Amino acid sequence: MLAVVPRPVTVRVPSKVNLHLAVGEVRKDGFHELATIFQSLSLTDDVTVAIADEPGVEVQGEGAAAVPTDGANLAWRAVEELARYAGKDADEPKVRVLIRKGIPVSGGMAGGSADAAATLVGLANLWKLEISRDELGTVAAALGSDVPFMLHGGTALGTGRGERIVPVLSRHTFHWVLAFARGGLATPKVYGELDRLRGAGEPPRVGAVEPVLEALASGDARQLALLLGNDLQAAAVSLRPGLRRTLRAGVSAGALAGIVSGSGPTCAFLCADADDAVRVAAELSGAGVCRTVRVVHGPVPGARVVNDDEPRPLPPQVHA
Ligand SMILES: C[C@](O)(CO)[C@H](O)COP(=O)(O)OP(=O)(O)OC[C@H]1O[C@@H](n2ccc(N)nc2=O)[C@H](O)[C@@H]1O
Ligand SMILES: Nc1ncnc2c1ncn2[C@@H]1O[C@H](COP(=O)(O)OP(=O)(O)OP(=O)(O)O)[C@@H](O)[C@H]1O
Repeated sequence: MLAVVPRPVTVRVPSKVNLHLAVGEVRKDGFHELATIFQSLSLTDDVTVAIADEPGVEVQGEGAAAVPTDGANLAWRAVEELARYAGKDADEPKVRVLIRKGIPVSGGMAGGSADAAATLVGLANLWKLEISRDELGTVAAALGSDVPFMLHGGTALGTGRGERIVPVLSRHTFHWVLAFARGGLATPKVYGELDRLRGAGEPPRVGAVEPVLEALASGDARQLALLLGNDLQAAAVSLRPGLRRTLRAGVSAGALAGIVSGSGPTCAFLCADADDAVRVAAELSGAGVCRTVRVVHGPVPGARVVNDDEPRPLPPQVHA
């Protein structure tokens, strides 16, 4: 009897911005205790998983040259982790992963975590695993703090080291402009810089999370803009002082507010509506303060299977 080889599965996965990122103390395991509100954005990666005789990872698109294709790729670690969980051969899973990147590498938008989450969803489908979203979430948390949210998508509160996720009521689509930087920032280095700054003085800390939740529930972009906050911003700016100019330029261009996304160096600008976002992007792209500008919106769904012929919505791109 001929074995039927399952068709490749493609998963689309969003990026994220932290609307609120409160960084607490360092724990014994080296991670910081967090209270954060994630929002998924329409800037996506596509990940295709297929059964193959030659296992491995291939990466195309935005920043592909900087992404490892060996066992260090977070998507490959997801293959190994899920194979182990499902009792498959974790030393030699016969799987090929193709990553088409739209999310900037080391940009503070959880690109690697997104690919890991997408791989888990793709493989669960390819291998026809009887596995719940909660179980996938447990495997995701073992891969990285941001991975569970990338499965989830939408708008959510993350606690613990960021891996414990509960959905947040958000009534509105928010419009953002993203400013990609030249080069990335390594997440551990940014947390380390925050520890250093806190050892030497008192860098700003974000306020309470409740008003942010209220602004999200009411869908008021202007109110939300006043409340955006990221404890890692001072550290990212300390490592990349040029980000100060980028943040100022976005607001001068008409954004309601600007923030460093996660550990940076991407800056995210909240705009009043979709038309404003296009106007801000055009002006920001001429200001010479970043590499590329994109217009996106959020929240959007987390990692989900798509038809291979479903066109990939590439956010408008403006080269600075
Ligand atoms: C900056 C954020 O993107 C905000 O959502 C995340 O906190 C980073 O999440 P991530 O990239 O999935 O991070 P992980 O792969 O879990 O950890 C990478 C490194 O970041 C630092 N890290 C991360 C999360 C956390 N709560 N505390 C930390 O100190 C640690 O040095 C850790 O070794
Ligand atoms: N699939 C992947 N895509 C991108 N980077 C990857 C991937 N796998 C491993 N990496 C490596 O992980 C590092 C961080 O990549 P990533 O793009 O996830 O950063 P980030 O978006 O700043 O992360 P976060 O926002 O979660 O802190 C880079 O050094 C990159 O080489």
